[in-house]
Amino acid sequence: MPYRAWLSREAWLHEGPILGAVLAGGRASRFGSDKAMALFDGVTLLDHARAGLTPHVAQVVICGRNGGLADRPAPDMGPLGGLNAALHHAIGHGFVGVLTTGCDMPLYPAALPAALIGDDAAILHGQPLLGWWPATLALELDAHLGEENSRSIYGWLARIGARVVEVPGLILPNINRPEDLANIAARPRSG
Ligand SMILES: Nc1nc2c(ncn2[C@@H]2O[C@H](COP(=O)(O)OP(=O)(O)OP(=O)(O)O)[C@@H](O)[C@H]2O)c(=O)[nH]1
Repeated sequence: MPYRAWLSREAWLHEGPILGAVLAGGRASRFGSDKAMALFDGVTLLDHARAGLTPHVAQVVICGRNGGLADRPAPDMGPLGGLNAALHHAIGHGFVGVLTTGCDMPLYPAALPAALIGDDAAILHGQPLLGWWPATLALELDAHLGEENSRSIYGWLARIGARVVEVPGLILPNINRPEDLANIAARPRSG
């Protein structure tokens, strides 16, 4: 098979393979149990998140859980520690960039990667973990996480001047509490 045949459309545009990363660490204190293993439509939230990314990427990694990539530089630094693990995996394995989602986001719009992917980082308005991150940001995130009070994703977005992409009509809930699962089950599905 020619090298390019297995690349997604977005990877074609960017001349290289794209990594998908599910950010799946944290404490889930509001949920009260292992959020990633909670079921929605009979499938774990982690598997929903993985399946959302799969059509768009050459590989999906899980960050911040046993069996996945270890957060970097250390555990329990919040989602940016997971993003940093994914960025370093990308740099080390020839991926041009990373598409991220959270394990608490079972719905991933199929049109989102085309809206996000570009020369610079981008996130979906209101959902900063639904992002696109060029792999070259790895060293910048190392530097950022080495500073005081650097765990806020919004501080990181400001530092790198990330684009914020608006998709009219798209409201994507994430699962913080058990009742959020019931609410998304009642929503109409959209791609
Ligand atoms: N890799 C990694 N992912 C994280 C970390 N903290 C949170 N996340 C993920 O980021 C997403 C949003 O997490 P939050 O809802 O802000 O935090 P949480 O720890 O899951 O839940 P709360 O304790 O209720 O705030 C979820 O997909 C989490 O799994 C972390 O330290 N490392």
